[in-house]
Amino acid sequence: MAIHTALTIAGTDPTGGAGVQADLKTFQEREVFGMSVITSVLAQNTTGVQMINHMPLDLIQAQLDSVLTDIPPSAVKTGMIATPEMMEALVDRLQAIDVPYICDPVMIAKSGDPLMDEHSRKSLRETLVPLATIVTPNIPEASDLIEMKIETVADMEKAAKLIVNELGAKAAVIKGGYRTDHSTDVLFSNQTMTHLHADRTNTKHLHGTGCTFSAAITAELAKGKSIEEAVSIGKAFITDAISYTLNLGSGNGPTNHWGFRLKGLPGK
Ligand SMILES: Nc1ncnc2c1ncn2[C@@H]1O[C@H](COP(=O)(O)OP(=O)(O)O)[C@@H](O)[C@H]1O
Ligand SMILES: Cc1ncc(COP(=O)(O)O)c(N)n1
Repeated sequence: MAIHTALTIAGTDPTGGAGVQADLKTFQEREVFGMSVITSVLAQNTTGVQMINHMPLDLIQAQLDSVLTDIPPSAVKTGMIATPEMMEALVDRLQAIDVPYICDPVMIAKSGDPLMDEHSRKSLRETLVPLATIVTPNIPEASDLIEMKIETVADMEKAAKLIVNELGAKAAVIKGGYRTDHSTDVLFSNQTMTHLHADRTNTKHLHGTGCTFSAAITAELAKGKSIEEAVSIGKAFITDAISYTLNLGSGNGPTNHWGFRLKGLPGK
């Protein structure tokens, strides 16, 4: 049996709903061997972010080298990369590995706490986004990347196109989680626009949805799936993770990473 491996480079969430912890759980659920490089350690929970400590650049690079020189990943994703220096420290290594790379441009947590400072946003456009096989911004992140207001699905389509044609990513998914009317995501890949529809779950438990979605896509790309197939499986995975809510925490709780396994069972 072929063993597929996936690497996440991201920040942490001790409550397990977002960041590296959500990515590793998702890789495991998709039967891909998960590995992680930690960029920042956060004290956060379902109510917000309490403290952030960035790892030294040489430690980030050393973690990455430990992985790359021993167990090559079949796909890589980045999440919270908080400073321009961290982005620059990753560029050479990401350029050198010839596997799919998913860039989730994490800027602000659902709680509203900033996970990246203002001047990092420009660096993200110039360093990581052009290297990406798929960029997966939510609506505010996409607005920031291409400096345009996004209100309608047509705006989401325009943004996805610009991220590919102007910023140089191979494909882009604009996630619709910030909308209140529906949860349609827009994928632009191979010069083709696809809409990914899903029922909207009325819940406040949406902590780590973006991390989980992009990790599921990464896992499928690690198995050799096409961009279109991987995004479609990722969308089904996150939809179930949201709808089979766990109701954990006193604030905005995590998703259910084993939700897709419950499909067809009583309770849905
Ligand atoms: N209430 C919801 N019901 C169903 N799907 C949702 C809901 N909220 C977000 N999603 C989906 O979750 C995924 C992550 O989107 P989003 O929450 O916008 O990302 P982020 O965590 O980066 O802000 C997308 O596929 C989005 O459509
Ligand atoms: C380390 C880390 N990375 C990413 C997010 C964003 O998660 P979300 O916006 O989906 O709550 C987070 N809260 N923490």
